[in-house]
Amino acid sequence: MQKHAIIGAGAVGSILYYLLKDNHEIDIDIYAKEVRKLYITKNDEPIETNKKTKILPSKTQYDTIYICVKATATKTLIEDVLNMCHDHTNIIICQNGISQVDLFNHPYTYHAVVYISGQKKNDEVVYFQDNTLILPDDDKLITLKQCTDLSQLNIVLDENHQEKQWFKLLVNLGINTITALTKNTAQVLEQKQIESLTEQLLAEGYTVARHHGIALGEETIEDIMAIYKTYHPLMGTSMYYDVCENRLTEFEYIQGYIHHLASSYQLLTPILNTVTALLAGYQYKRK
Ligand SMILES: NC(=O)C1=CN([C@@H]2O[C@H](COP(=O)(O)OP(=O)(O)OC[C@H]3O[C@@H](n4cnc5c(N)ncnc54)[C@H](OP(=O)(O)O)[C@@H]3O)[C@@H](O)[C@H]2O)C=CC1
Ligand SMILES: O=C(CO)[C@H](O)[C@H](O)COP(=O)(O)O
Repeated sequence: MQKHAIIGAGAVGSILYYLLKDNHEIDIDIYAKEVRKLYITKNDEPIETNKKTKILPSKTQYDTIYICVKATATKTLIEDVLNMCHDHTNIIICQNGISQVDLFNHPYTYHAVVYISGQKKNDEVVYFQDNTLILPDDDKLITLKQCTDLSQLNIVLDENHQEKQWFKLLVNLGINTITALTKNTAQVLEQKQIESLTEQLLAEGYTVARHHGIALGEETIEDIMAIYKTYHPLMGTSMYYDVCENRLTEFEYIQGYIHHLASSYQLLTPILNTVTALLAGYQYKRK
């Protein structure tokens, strides 16, 4: 029996629990800020989980720990997470944006490229679509993959993990920026002006990636625009939900990071500069 911990019972954490729960070879604990029951719905149907969350700190040690808090909250958890590790624990950081692996002084720490879509509103999580985590093709992760293959979670071990990370970074650069700044869901891409703006933003992000030595294929922008077409028109993004709820966003880990690289390579990225300034302005003096 494997022991897994999910830290953060928000959208991604709760959905991860749902995807793993029917595998009886895994014993799962899920940690939230308070003790409460998980409540998840999919296609307007409630998903039965009698799972109760736990709270940190914990003295239990786990074989795998999934970090499912926002990138902005990672630093506050490091000590608690390290205290829950044994020598061979895998720490899987399930976040968007630039990897925070280096924050953890633990050898088996990995950044997962997350293709899961959901929203936490109050204590309810709505599961929209997708069930995949892409991880590096590392022998250490084979047991985890074999064990999760018996569940609904799809773990992919990919030898081109860095490219996959950047591809997802660009996916989020486009859709998260556009949904957050228009305060509209994926349907906003049906508008031609917005579609064109998104393509131009992606083109700038693609140029930054190439200058940074990331070997993304020439069809990247087309592929990303095709992914957006698979989104339900009413699907939002984590950044959209954040601005709708007046919360701080993860822009520094997505747009801010790419913007920083563009500046350091002295690239001309007018749209990226504009959207990054607007997102920075959104949270200026906001708590
Ligand atoms: N939502 C999505 O569809 C996707 C999100 N992502 C990425 O996944 C990451 C998580 O996003 P998402 O699930 O949407 O975020 P949510 O805000 O829904 O969930 C984060 C959860 O972490 C909890 N939390 C924060 N600090 C602690 C703590 N100290 N102890 C326990 N729990 C804590 C929050 O509690 P509280 O609610 O009380 O604040 C919240 O429930 C982000 O990096 C996001 O960009 C990636 C792909 C898809
Ligand atoms: O990849 C996804 C779904 O497969 C994401 O949900 C999508 O890219 C929107 O962004 P966020 O991760 O911020 O919700």
